[in-house]
Amino acid sequence: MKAGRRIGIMGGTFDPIHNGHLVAASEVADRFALDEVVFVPTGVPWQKSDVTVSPAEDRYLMTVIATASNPRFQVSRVDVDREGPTYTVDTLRDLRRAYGADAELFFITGADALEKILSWKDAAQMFTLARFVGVTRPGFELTDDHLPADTVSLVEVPAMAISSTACRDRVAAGKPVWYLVPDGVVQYIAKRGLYTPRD
Ligand SMILES: Nc1ncnc2c1ncn2[C@@H]1O[C@H](COP(=O)(O)OP(=O)(O)OP(=O)(O)O)[C@@H](O)[C@H]1O
Ligand SMILES: O=C(O)c1ccc[n+]([C@@H]2O[C@H](COP(=O)([O-])O)[C@@H](O)[C@H]2O)c1
Repeated sequence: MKAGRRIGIMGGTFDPIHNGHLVAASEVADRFALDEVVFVPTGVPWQKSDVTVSPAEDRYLMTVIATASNPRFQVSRVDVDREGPTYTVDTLRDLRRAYGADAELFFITGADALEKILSWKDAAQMFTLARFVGVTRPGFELTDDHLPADTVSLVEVPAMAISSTACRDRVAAGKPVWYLVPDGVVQYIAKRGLYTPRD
């Protein structure tokens, strides 16, 4: 693996990955002159234990399909392959090992995730392992008032009023998700029958 590079990390459940995730990653990559952005699908997203989450392999494959056309976008299996609940503190340790001590890591979160970040496991330690970048998301206020000074950088990204929940609901209702998610992801959802209620 390469060392000394500027690496963005876009963690998410990606059930499914949508254009809001991709635009956020692209914008932060441009803003911070990142060499690459690694998308990291969660294994077991413990703060989503109240919702049914698709199998990790489906979410991983959709992420691969969605990012395949961008040479600077990569996908990591570190969270999918780790046993137990997914904690970002573990993600960052694993990626630090993979990219080397010289790499600069930038963990990207939307405004909604940033709101709850102090509830994440070992949050104080986590902040020492990477720089954090909070991005705007329609419907949420982007603020770092609840965080220690200089913990995160806040970045405005093009507003994409898309959520995975809305994509799942649209598929379940027989509505299209073309142009909300990449074309290959539309086709993967249909091929695997994801989000379609079964009798
Ligand atoms: N439209 C968006 N604009 C900016 N950031 C986003 C957007 N959608 C998701 N994100 C961010 O991407 C990361 C991963 O999000 P996640 O995979 O949970 O998608 P989601 O759309 O929030 O899913 P769900 O609706 O299932 O909760 C989080 O940091 C989240 O804040
Ligand atoms: O570390 C934690 O405790 C933690 C708690 C909730 C979410 N996260 C991370 O935040 C990212 C977005 O998660 P989610 O659940 O909004 O899809 C993803 O990388 C998760 O692993 C991390």
